[in-house]
Amino acid sequence: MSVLSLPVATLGVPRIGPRRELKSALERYWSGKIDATALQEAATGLRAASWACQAARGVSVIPSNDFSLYDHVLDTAVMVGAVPAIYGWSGGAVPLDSYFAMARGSQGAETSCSCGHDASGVPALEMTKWFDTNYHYMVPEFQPGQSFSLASTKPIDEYREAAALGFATRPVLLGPVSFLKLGKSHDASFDRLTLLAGLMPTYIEVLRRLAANGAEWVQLDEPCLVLDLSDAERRALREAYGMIAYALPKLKIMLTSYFGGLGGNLETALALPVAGLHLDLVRAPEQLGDVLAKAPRGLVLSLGVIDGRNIWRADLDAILTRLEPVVGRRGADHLELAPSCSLLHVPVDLELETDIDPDLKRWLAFALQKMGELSVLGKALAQGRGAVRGELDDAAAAIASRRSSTKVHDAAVAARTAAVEPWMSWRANPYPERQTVQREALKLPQFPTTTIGSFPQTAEVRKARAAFAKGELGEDDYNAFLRRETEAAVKWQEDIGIDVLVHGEFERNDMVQYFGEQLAGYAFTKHGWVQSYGSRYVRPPIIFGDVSRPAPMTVAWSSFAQSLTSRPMKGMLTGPVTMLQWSFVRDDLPRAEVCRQIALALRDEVTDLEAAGLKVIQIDEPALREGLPLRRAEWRAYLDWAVDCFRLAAAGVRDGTQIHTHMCYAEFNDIIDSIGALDADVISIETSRSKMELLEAFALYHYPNEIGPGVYDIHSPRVPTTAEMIELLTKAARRLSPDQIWVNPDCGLKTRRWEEVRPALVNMMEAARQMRANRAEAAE
Ligand SMILES: CN1c2c(nc(N)[nH]c2=O)NC[C@@H]1CNc1ccc(C(=O)N[C@@H](CCC(=O)N[C@@H](CCC(=O)N[C@@H](CCC(=O)O)C(=O)O)C(=O)O)C(=O)O)cc1
Ligand SMILES: N[C@@H](CCS)C(=O)O
Ligand SMILES: [Zn+2]
Repeated sequence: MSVLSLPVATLGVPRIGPRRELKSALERYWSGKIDATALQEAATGLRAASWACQAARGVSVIPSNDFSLYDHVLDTAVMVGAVPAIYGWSGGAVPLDSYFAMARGSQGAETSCSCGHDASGVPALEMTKWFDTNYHYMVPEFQPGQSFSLASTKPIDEYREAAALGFATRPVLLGPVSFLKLGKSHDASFDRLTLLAGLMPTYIEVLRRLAANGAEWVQLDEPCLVLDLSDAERRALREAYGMIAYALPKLKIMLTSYFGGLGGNLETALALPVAGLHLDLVRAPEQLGDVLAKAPRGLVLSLGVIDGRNIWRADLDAILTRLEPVVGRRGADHLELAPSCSLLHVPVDLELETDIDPDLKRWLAFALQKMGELSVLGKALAQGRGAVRGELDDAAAAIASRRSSTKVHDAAVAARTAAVEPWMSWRANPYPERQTVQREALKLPQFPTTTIGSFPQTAEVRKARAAFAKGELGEDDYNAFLRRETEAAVKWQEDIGIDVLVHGEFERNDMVQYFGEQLAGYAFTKHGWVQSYGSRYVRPPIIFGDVSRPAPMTVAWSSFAQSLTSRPMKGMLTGPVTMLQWSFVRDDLPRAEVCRQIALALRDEVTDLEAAGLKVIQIDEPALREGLPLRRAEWRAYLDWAVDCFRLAAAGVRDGTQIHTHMCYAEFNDIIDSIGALDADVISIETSRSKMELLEAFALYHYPNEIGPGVYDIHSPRVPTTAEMIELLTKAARRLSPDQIWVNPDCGLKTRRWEEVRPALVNMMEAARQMRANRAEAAE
């Protein structure tokens, strides 16, 4: 019997809804405007719409349990009852508010203890980056002897919910080995894999119930398969999947790897007793040959050929040319088509973009369009290209037009990057000489104080910007509003005595999008939201062509802010690596080359800020670490070009201009030499949650320049006390020279409210004053 299409899977789709419906439902629930039933109804509606939409777009292997109210790793922790004691769960189903307390913390009384959480409130679980994406997951906590039990039937409930609507889905679970590996334990020496044997019965119970309800296949995500795994980790994979196969011999497991190739883990993956294996053939196309040669005959291969991490329309003809021989060799009944990874990381629907340049729009594919591409490929591989001739011709014409478009290529940019010379990445003099000049120019006290850039993006600020975007507020009125906000922020900083001021970033929608909107070669969307964490989303700009800076981007706001004060004002820029990492990047040029173009555009901005009188300029690079390749062997090459691009952006200034950089969400131990090589005069980092542990790397490295270790955890609504901040600064002063230390929060304050920021920064100023007084006393 001839088939009409190869099976087409999505592996997972965006949860947020085409119009951010999940965000509004969550925020309304958190603010008490709707109850839990209404929140769950909104979620049910989103799931139903998503299943129907996938079916309509030709997806035949539809996932369930890919939806999450907040985060799928948190869902997994709750599913197996990995709920730390502070959340007060004592068995049974984990209540919704405990789930949200794990996600966001819960607000307690005003009084607080020195251990970092409110008297009756609880802190959130730690949050960290999901592999090399801009998605953040909640870090599960594990401890020796921990036991697990079924504490949420979400996967089964959602499977049944879909079935009731007529969709026979393939449920998705985060695999047990990746789950343990992604977690943390307070005792760093504890081997979390020792918990595997205790964890597996709960996983097996979930799988058993899914099977009992009719699931034929289950997708188990083991993204750890693309990392450098130890022998013990490979053994854990064998044990886990051996136990599943033994307990449920009839249940078919689709084991998914994504974000890279299996590399040295290929043999392990192929030896596991699973019915299917998903391969990321976008990041690692070269692995296909090896897999085809070694895979057992009956193994279903899921071919991840459509890019789940980027928004470019695929070259369908080229993919077919690669896949047709594979179908011939392996047979259509043992193949599936899929995106390289879940579609969680791309926006929902390109059709909502009505204002985007029509040429560019033709080159793009968001989640829904990618489903369409997979469906065309599925038909072409089953019935021949002729069955989808029109769609293939259209795709080919779009690819050809992108390749030859004058919008993409700018000879002046190419010439400028080609002319970059090594000396351009070097400041005129080494740091000790610059430090002398800067100290003379800035005359800052010991333990100088500053903040990271943004002040609260209040509802009023967002409303004004939305009204301006809709044309309901004129440009003059919008600018007058922003000037008033900036003036108030500058005046308040002066009042509380901050040494190096910021303008507050009120004019910015997002630290990347704001610059993307002003750079040539970049495009931006209206509805292209992607989940960053929980209910916080970003609209990554699209780098489609050679990048250049048609006009200064921040000089007007920074000079205006500087004109309001005699204290130094920090110019505030997003660095080249972060601009690259948090954008959708063109795939027709090496990333290093695109980054160099951005660095040159920023270099002009830096020197313009200097010429406009800004003596301190911060170039944020929070995504520098996130950009690290997942395999260690590739780190060096990345770090070399990433560091060089930062230096290229920064090094055009005179010795007396102080360059700051800022990084949050980062461990530094294994990249400290590269952090040092950035040669920023001052670096501010996130250290408050780790109680200054992250400073250890700087101390061991004898980091020579100045450092602002964060003393205020900006992810929490809690106001830190002066005493706590002094404790942190005292710890820092033991590890570093007190002359090196700046006093600042962990990160920008855009997500906080003024009611929290004001007292917190007043306390921070008092902490700095006391540190100075203690030093003066000690010197006497
Ligand atoms: C530092 N972080 C960032 C990351 N990535 C970025 N690209 N940017 C970052 O800052 N990655 C790591 C972390 C992740 N952290 C965050 C923190 C906060 C957010 C966040 O707050 N996102 C906002 C959206 C921000 C934005 O683009 N705002 C726009 C549009 C605002 C909006 O929705 N307007 C409404 C109307 C509002 C009204 O009428 O009141 C509308 O358009 O409908 C703006 O301010 O103009 C979020 O809401 O999720 C993200 C990542
Ligand atoms: N300057 C930015 C950095 C965030 S990582 C801010 O303050 O929001
Ligand atoms: Zn930050």
